[in-house]
Amino acid sequence: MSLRIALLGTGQVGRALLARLDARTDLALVHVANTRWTQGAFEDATVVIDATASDAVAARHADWLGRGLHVVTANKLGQGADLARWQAIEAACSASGARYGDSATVGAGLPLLRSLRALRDGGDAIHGVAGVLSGSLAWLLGAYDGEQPFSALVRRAQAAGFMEPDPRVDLSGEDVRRKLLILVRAAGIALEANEVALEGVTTPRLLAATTPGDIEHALPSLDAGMRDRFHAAQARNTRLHLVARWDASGARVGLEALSNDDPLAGGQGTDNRVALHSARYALRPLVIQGPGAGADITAAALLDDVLTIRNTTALQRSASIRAGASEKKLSIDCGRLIA
Ligand SMILES: NC(=O)C1=CN([C@@H]2O[C@H](COP(=O)(O)OP(=O)(O)OC[C@H]3O[C@@H](n4cnc5c(N)ncnc54)[C@H](OP(=O)(O)O)[C@@H]3O)[C@@H](O)[C@H]2O)C=CC1
Ligand SMILES: N[C@@H](CC=O)C(=O)O
Repeated sequence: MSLRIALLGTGQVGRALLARLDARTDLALVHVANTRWTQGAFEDATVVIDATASDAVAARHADWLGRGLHVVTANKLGQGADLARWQAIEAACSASGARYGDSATVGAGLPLLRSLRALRDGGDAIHGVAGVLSGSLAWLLGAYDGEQPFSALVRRAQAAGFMEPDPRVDLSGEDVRRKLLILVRAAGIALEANEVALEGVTTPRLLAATTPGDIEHALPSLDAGMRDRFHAAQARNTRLHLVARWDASGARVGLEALSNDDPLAGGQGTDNRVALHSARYALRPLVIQGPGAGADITAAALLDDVLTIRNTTALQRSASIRAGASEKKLSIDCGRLIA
């Protein structure tokens, strides 16, 4: 049976997903909405795709899952906000059997959450996560040379589709805090959002801005401070990186001056680079690196999750039909095994 999709959000990611869905005849799009218009009937959907950055939409994830709707999301505010919301999502999936596709929320689909969960499923214990988790900040700090205004680069990153609808979510490190929370919680740790110390790239003027126009005008207030920090790092033969860390000593997100041979400094462009420390990878961490922002790779990750849900639910259906048909034989086999 083909999944019936409701897509919320037709911005950079939503549009890239629509282009991919256009090419597929095996998936039915039954509802599309943004803040300005709605098409089709949400009630007809069997899977909701959240391509918004809306807290109000993320607050509905657990409810939809509880009603048996699958949810696939690029929006990090489901699992990367309050602990209670993450717990409600977990509980709703267990109760209803509905699936939550979150590959796009960290690393824009890089196999990060998947690898971490595979380690846990195999009995490994995750001890630490460290990495560059912001595609936009990786790009900005990699391209910045201390000469051109940092704010001009921010505008280029916005135009390229790397940044959040409100660029302060990236610049402040909040986007990375959400990703770190998603990773650490997937590792089985009930980390509260306020347990992550945060130090990003902001100014009081930028933080005080209330409209998109004010934010745009306040961006140059970043320039002098960033120039000073860049040159201070350069004088020590290092470069600035926005780094997230969680380990036994706590969780933090902040600008760090790393030398070029630092294991976390190896990426290019929008690359995310994440080291997973575990019982199995105690001596040297498992490192995963690759592009971590961009509308098209994010849309690809959303589609991957939809197809995984379709394939696994189809498999479960056919397994339960087979189990029903051969119930007697299975119980005899089990009896033999136990004996
Ligand atoms: N860009 C990237 O590289 C990545 C983005 N993401 C995540 O993807 C999500 C979308 O990002 P992006 O496409 O760049 O953002 P955009 O701002 O381009 O698009 C957001 C869309 O959401 C819509 N929207 C907002 N609130 C609602 C609502 N309540 N109901 C329905 N639609 C709503 C907006 O409507 P309207 O058009 O009317 O304003 C808009 O179409 C974000 O959560 C982001 O964190 C994740 C990984 C990578
Ligand atoms: N704004 C985000 C996009 C992906 O999540 C980033 O810069 O990494």
